[in-house]
Amino acid sequence: MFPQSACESPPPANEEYNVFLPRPVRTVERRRDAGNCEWMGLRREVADGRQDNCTAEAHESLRLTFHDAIAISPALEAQGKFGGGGADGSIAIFADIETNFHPNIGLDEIVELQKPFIARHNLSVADFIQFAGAIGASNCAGAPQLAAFVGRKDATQPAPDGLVPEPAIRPILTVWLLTAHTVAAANDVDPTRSGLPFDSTPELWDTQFFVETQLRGTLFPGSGGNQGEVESALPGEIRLQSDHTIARDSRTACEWQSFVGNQTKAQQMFQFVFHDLSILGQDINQLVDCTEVVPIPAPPVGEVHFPAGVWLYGLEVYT
Ligand code: HEM
Ligand SMILES: [Ca+2]
Repeated sequence: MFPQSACESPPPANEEYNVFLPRPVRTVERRRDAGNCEWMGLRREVADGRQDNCTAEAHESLRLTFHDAIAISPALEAQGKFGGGGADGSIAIFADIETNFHPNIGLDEIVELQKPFIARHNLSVADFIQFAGAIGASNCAGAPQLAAFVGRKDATQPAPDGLVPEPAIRPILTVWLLTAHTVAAANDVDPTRSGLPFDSTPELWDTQFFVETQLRGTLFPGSGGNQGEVESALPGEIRLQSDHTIARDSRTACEWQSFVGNQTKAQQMFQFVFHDLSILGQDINQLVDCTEVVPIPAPPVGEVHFPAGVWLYGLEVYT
């Protein structure tokens, strides 16, 4: 049903693909210490009454994990400069500085919302941010169970500007990470509209995002002409220039298409990259794995589909 013809031949056997594909969920030896997971109370506080409730706050908490963790640059360190501490909570600890970086626009709100939770609990800020993202995702039907480590060291200085998103990320990895945009909306890209989703099911961790970003863009849902935005295929849906380009770039298009209808892949690959992302800059041997306290969400509702009445390659597709 979904066109994959350009991708039928196996990917080139270069390092890029060999390193990452196919890759099951990582099974590292994990330190387990039930005593250290007593902050299950926190899980109940954050999650209770909000199960299956994939809200804007859940989305924003997930986005925050990325913007804290990705700000780490081995290249800067190699030049003898501070390159950021990765998943070290700096985005909240130094919120006055980091939420003013352009890619972090709008994150000041979720940082504010999380503050009282952080104050009430005995977790580092860095741990809380990643934990809240894992719990946020677990409120979305179809999401994978994301890693929850405890014991991160908090930042003592802010990350430098210019690291989000990290340009050195491998192209394939970027596709896996962008699965998160299946439960996402933009509040600040179009100044005239907020809450514009990236796919028609922002409350479900499904593969609709990978279908809809491939359709020909024909409209702006709001004002249009905004930096970082291109035309989307559906009314009320916004498309990021970056998602549009990565869906089409020859280095990533096949990987993008391979997610369509592959719910297992959409869960496993994100679970894998989130694990690594969430401990960037930290020593995994110093952390305790409390993933077991993260709820496993229900499967997504419905099947992947072409939106009704969409024109594809000159044919109108009905669902
Ligand atoms: C190429 C890298 C990426 C770019 C350029 C990008 C860009 C954006 C932009 C512009 C927004 C809209 C923000 C707003 O206006 O409110 C957004 C939202 C979001 N992003 Fe990304 N993103 C990237 C990678 C990621 C990754 C790796 C994650 C994984 C955690 C992620 C998770 C989210 C989520 C969950 C939202 C929705 C937030 C909400 O609904 O308020 N993004 N992203
Ligand atoms: Ca979705």
